[in-house]
Amino acid sequence: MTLSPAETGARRTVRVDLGARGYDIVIGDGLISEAGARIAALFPRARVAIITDETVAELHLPAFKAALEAAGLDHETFPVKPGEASKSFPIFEDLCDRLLASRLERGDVVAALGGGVIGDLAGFVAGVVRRGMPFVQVPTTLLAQVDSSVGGKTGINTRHGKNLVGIFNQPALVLADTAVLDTLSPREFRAGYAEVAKYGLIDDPDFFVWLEENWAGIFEGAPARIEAVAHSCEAKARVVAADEREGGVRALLNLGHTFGHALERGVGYDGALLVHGEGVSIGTVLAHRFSAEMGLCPAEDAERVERHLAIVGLPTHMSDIPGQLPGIPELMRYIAQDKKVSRGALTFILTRGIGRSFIEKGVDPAAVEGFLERSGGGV
Ligand SMILES: NC(=O)c1ccc[n+]([C@@H]2O[C@H](COP(=O)([O-])OP(=O)(O)OC[C@H]3O[C@@H](n4cnc5c(N)ncnc54)[C@H](O)[C@@H]3O)[C@@H](O)[C@H]2O)c1
Ligand SMILES: O=C(O)C(=O)C[C@@H](O)[C@H](O)[C@H](O)COP(=O)(O)O
Ligand SMILES: [Zn+2]
Repeated sequence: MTLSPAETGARRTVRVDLGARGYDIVIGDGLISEAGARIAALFPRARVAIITDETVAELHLPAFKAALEAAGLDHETFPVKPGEASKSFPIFEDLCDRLLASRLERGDVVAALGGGVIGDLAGFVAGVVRRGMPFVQVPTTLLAQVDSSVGGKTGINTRHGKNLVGIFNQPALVLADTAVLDTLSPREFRAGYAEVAKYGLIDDPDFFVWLEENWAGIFEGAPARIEAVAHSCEAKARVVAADEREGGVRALLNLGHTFGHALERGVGYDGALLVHGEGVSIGTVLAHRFSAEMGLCPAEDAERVERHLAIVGLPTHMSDIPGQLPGIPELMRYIAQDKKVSRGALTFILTRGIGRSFIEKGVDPAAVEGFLERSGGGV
């Protein structure tokens, strides 16, 4: 496979082409030190509301603040607790309240410094406080750098299911400092890798082969890591530019998510049991096995996907989740809340093989239920 050539210098830039709302994703080691200058270039003299979590604040906030100060940007920090539980109504309300209590104005800027939880939450807050403030994404997890910081899906979870309240709200800029991934736990790095593999499995079999050969290098660092982040962002930027609000092809980015989201809701969004990328890993294997069971996809391809995700250390079966899952009727209720449901019918991302995913509308719930039973769910 030919990956796009590195740009001169240590920075890669991917453009999300959405006309007047288009933006750059800048990728590279040490980028946080340039964050102030890059934000000031777009928002001169703005005050920066930094939304972050306490873990990221401890590790990377000093460098981010120093960069803002060097560019003459005033700032205020709004920390939340780390973890999926922060993508909730109470934390959303509290953050809106804290921003309104500060001196921030509509022309100031929100910076989401953290993983996907922070990006989704901060993007939602930025989209509604004072009817909308601009925001920039400064993703600090692999998952956020390759996926959640790009494309403008923002929101929170509810007791009915994942991401069920939110808005499409594109950032003005994404700054992905790949060096900050050095402090990420191996478990969280692996979780992000599930979304990297997803791009290969959707429509890029050469990328999947490259991942099979290079995954260890991505875990080690540059240059494979930067290559994987940039390639993933290029893939996501293409899909988002073609279908910003998921009227069609964007649904492919949901490969593995119908099962995965139901499992995340099933464990009560408890990251000790299952984090998003792990749910995606299990969900992706299930989507391939479900496709194979229906005769759509060669069984060897499903096995190959499972083998690869397992080799990097990701969970691939529902039985890999510690603790007890809810029963299948409850999982089916969460699946029925999936945002791809149309006129009451389930939509799944299924596959004809590696890199040959497609959108299947009107999937029979009884077939899904039977498949989950045979796959050991809800026991
Ligand atoms: N909007 C989208 O398009 C989209 C796409 C994919 C996922 N998501 C959402 O993203 C969320 C998952 O994101 P995530 O996996 O980044 O989880 P996360 O934001 O919870 O981060 C994972 C953990 O890593 C810690 N962390 C973050 N950066 C760190 C660093 N550099 N060093 C050390 N620790 C660090 C965090 O404190 C947290 O404990 C889910 O809510 C999911 O639904 C959204
Ligand atoms: O950007 C998208 O579109 C995606 O589906 C990316 C997913 O990885 C991500 O988890 C997203 O938040 C899921 O979207 P949802 O609409 O199913 O909540
Ligand atoms: Zn995802």
